[in-house]
Amino acid sequence: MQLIQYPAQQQWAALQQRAAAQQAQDVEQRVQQIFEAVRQRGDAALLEYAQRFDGADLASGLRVSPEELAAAVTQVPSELQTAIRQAHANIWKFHATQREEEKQVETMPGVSCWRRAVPVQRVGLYIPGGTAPLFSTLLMLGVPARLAGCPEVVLCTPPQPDGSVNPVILFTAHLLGIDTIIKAGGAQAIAALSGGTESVPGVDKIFGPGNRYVTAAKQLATRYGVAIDMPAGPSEVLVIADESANPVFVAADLLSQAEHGPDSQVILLSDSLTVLEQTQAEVQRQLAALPRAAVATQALTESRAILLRTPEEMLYFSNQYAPEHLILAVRNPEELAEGVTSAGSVFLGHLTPEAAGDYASGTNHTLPTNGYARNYSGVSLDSFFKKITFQRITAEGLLHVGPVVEIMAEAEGLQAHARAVTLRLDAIHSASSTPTASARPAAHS
Ligand SMILES: NC(=O)c1ccc[n+]([C@@H]2O[C@H](COP(=O)([O-])OP(=O)(O)OC[C@H]3O[C@@H](n4cnc5c(N)ncnc54)[C@H](O)[C@@H]3O)[C@@H](O)[C@H]2O)c1
Ligand SMILES: N[C@H](CO)Cc1c[nH]c[nH+]1
Ligand SMILES: [Zn+2]
Repeated sequence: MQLIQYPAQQQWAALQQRAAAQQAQDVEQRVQQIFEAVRQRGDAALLEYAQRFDGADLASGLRVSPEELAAAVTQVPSELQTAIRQAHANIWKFHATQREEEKQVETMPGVSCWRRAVPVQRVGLYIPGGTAPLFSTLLMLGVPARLAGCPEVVLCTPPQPDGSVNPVILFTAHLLGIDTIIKAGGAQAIAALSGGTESVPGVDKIFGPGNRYVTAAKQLATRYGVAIDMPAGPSEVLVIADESANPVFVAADLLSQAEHGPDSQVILLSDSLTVLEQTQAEVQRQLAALPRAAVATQALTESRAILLRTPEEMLYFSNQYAPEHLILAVRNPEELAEGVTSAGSVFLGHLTPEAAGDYASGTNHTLPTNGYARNYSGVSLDSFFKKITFQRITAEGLLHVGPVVEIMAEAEGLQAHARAVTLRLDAIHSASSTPTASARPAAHS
């Protein structure tokens, strides 16, 4: 982790670069090839990629069978089952508050408009499994999908080398009532979800984080008419620490994201050189004891500890970087939080580890990375809905809004639009001036 002291503003853009950006073109080409293969050869291509990238022989098929699901559920220790149920409850509680009531408004007398949230009908959930089986991600996607009432939910996750799916992922799927589970990972899983294959149903929207192949594939999927939640790639955290921060806690938070993958990135900003130096030393000390030390060490090569002058300067840097996670390890975090304009999720104070949000506090951990927090939100209940607008206009309403439409349509040179109103207004006027008006219901609402 490089230490940089008081960098000039012209240097900031370079310091805010993500490591993953450098290999983007190579990844895109590879993903394009995988997409073409899956779209042309369906299951056969998925089986080949499972062999090549996951070392798995899926001769018994791409789908998890009911027997496999039932057997896996019994393999999860009861302590872990209890923890998953508690996390499920907290995530459910937080996401349930995001439900919106349908509101109807009369914009003019007789002109009623309303909006209804309708669940996306077929959703695909990608659960990473390359180096760690992220069953917590299944909670983050499955809970809002269930709360929204999406009728069809398809889960894709990479197979283990023995051709099975991690039992904890299967237990979590069972808890959520998801039974369409496909043994496919990486770009090939996203390609399959975007067009369907013999074994994989195509979906309308794909959710979930993943490595750079998965993220690039999701972006490619949008060209095939499939929506995505957002680009949620390699994990990141930015910590703003003042002299009140505990270097031991800060180091642990940095490592908790560095251990996700070699292309994860962690940034530490402080106005205290002592905090930076002590945290760096602590990172090295804690790193030595981590089973994923090699992964974290690689992530740390593209990570930075930066000395800046003031809290305002640190906040400005952070908003420009737009981190996936932002930790405010400062004396008055609420005050600083007011100024946050770009971040996926924010963690306030010395006792709020980012890991709490990763697993169990209730917020969603599927968040925009790579600077996309500037323009995307993380996954929420809303992500699983489409908002459809409705309206109904009465005769009174058309008398009010009709002339507005006519004049605007004419000004745009769109006579047919104007006529759609004028013909009805004529009917209303002639109905109201004819004694037999009741014989012509079409003229009324
Ligand atoms: N942003 C978020 O919200 C969020 C949440 C959780 C995890 N993550 C990130 O998800 C990622 C998980 O990555 P992972 O690798 O462990 O699992 P993954 O499931 O995303 O990827 C594994 C798959 O990648 C494919 N792959 C691997 N090497 C390849 C190659 N050379 N060419 C083509 N395809 C290849 C394989 O098909 C494999 O099945 C991490 O980067 C982590 O930081 C992000
Ligand atoms: N930190 C990840 C999101 O970037 C989510 C996660 C899952 N498990 C542990 N962490
Ligand atoms: Zn994490």
